[in-house]
Amino acid sequence: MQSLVSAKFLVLVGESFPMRRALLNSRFAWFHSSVKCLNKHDSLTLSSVGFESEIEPKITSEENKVKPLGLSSSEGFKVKRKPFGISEKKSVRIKERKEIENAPFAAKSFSELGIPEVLIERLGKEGFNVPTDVQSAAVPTILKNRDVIIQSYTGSGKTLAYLLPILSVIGPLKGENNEGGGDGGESGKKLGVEAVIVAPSRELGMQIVREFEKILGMENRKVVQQLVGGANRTRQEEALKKNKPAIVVGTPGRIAELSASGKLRAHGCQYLVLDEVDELLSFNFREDMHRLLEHVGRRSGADHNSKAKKTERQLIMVSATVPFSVVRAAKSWGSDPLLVQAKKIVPLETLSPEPVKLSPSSSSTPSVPSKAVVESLPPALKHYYCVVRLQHKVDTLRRCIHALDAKFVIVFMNHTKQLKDVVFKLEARGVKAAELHGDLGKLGRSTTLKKFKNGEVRVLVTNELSARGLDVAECDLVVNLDLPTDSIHYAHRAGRTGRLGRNGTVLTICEESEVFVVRKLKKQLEIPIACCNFVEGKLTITEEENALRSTS
Ligand SMILES: Nc1ncnc2c1ncn2[C@@H]1O[C@H](COP(=O)(O)OP(=O)(O)OP(=O)(O)O)[C@@H](O)[C@H]1O
Repeated sequence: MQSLVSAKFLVLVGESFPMRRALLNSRFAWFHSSVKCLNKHDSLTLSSVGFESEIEPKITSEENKVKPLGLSSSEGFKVKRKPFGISEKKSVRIKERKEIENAPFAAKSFSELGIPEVLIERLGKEGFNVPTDVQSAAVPTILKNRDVIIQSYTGSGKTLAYLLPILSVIGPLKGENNEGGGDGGESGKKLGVEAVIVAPSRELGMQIVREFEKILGMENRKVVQQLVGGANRTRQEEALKKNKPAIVVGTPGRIAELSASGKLRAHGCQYLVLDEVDELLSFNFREDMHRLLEHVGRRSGADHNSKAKKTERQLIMVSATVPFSVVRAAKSWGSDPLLVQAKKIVPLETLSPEPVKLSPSSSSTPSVPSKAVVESLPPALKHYYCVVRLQHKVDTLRRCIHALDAKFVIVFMNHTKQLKDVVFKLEARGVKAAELHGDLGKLGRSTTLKKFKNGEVRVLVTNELSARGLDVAECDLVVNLDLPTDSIHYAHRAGRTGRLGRNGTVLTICEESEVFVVRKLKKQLEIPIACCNFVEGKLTITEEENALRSTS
């Protein structure tokens, strides 16, 4: 049974929202009258996701202090929140409740999501006709100007989940009622970029650009510009000046650099997207991310409480793995953010940190809370491990590729030197292989990736660089030739296969002394990882004891 959503439920804007957002809301009102929503008999409602009580945003004086990127509480800096009166609180509570009830989970077509017709046509041309579950939940929520964390398993289409609402509002395909945007000022003249997308690696940055270009069409490709590290900075600066892109996609270091030098004007930016947010909030990116979060979409010197500050950005955080540190960071940097999952939308206020388990090997090292990663694995994946001696690892890899007749294989290792050796050995055995790692130049990396994607290279031997975001739809086998450091890394590596509902196999080839790590991964990820070996060209399930006996 389906029922039409009443349009009145969907007006959300309070005075505390920036004026531009208010305009956008009314501009999308047309969509809401046609949105269909499933009732509690066949879909998720507020109560079915365990959300019975009224939602009350708890803004404590403690939360007004910004914590440092959700990592520790010792070195934050402060951002003022918008004033929040009692009557506003009440109305937001009611609106928020209705809004969560009305998310069109599992939409059957993109037209249910409220994006402009021209975008739907482009999607159709690319063969995208039905939104994925996470897109159904995220697109309308972002269009309602909500700050969000999007969490869903690898390969479930999270990129389009934020790209579509952004292109609905800015750029040449936006809805006809969306005028200007960005740093428009009174004159409506654009002064800077309107959306900044940050990704932790060049490869992922370039992949996101390609996804934008796919939808925008080549004629509009100057609307989006990549600002990744390793590429020529002067050329990027010139392109920014000449093309005045509405959207930039890049790595934290390069975006922070260009923003600090004044070449990238991002204060008036409307959207800040952090893709692979848990990685971006890690120690490696800390300084650059501080700068970005402080400056992008925050007009300098503006009174944060004044209505004149129209350019309050919308914050969108994305990852398959969302540990509580990300939730904490979103609460600090966002405005009443929601956690958007494939079939569930909840306010962050309702989430609490999981109890931290202690690892058996050390009384002081906390192990990763499992729930953060359990939901990140595509359901159709098959997981195996194989116990061999170190000197037999490459041969086992080769036998596995032949046994499964795998066509697009990604092999993960931890050290560049050993990685090169493996490529050499595979090539010597007649398997077309190539290496991909940080020591290669930008050109070398993109050439290798191209060759892998077009099938010239069958086995891509790589390191953690490719574990996140890399989207090669046909990848049918992921092999851990070296163990991942923890379950989060296992999940991201594994997620390179089985994308968007396809089948995929993950094989971990380990030595006897490493078997305990596999057991731990099984437990933390709550998945079966079957012990196997390769006999007469076939993958055969075996008892762990037998496997251990044969290697000792
Ligand atoms: N609605 C759709 N219909 C068909 N294909 C889609 C749809 N949405 C996304 N895709 C395709 O699915 C693939 C995976 O999408 P995407 O890379 O966004 O996944 P992801 O969830 O971000 O994965 P990861 O967590 O590994 O980064 C891409 O090739 C994308 O073009």
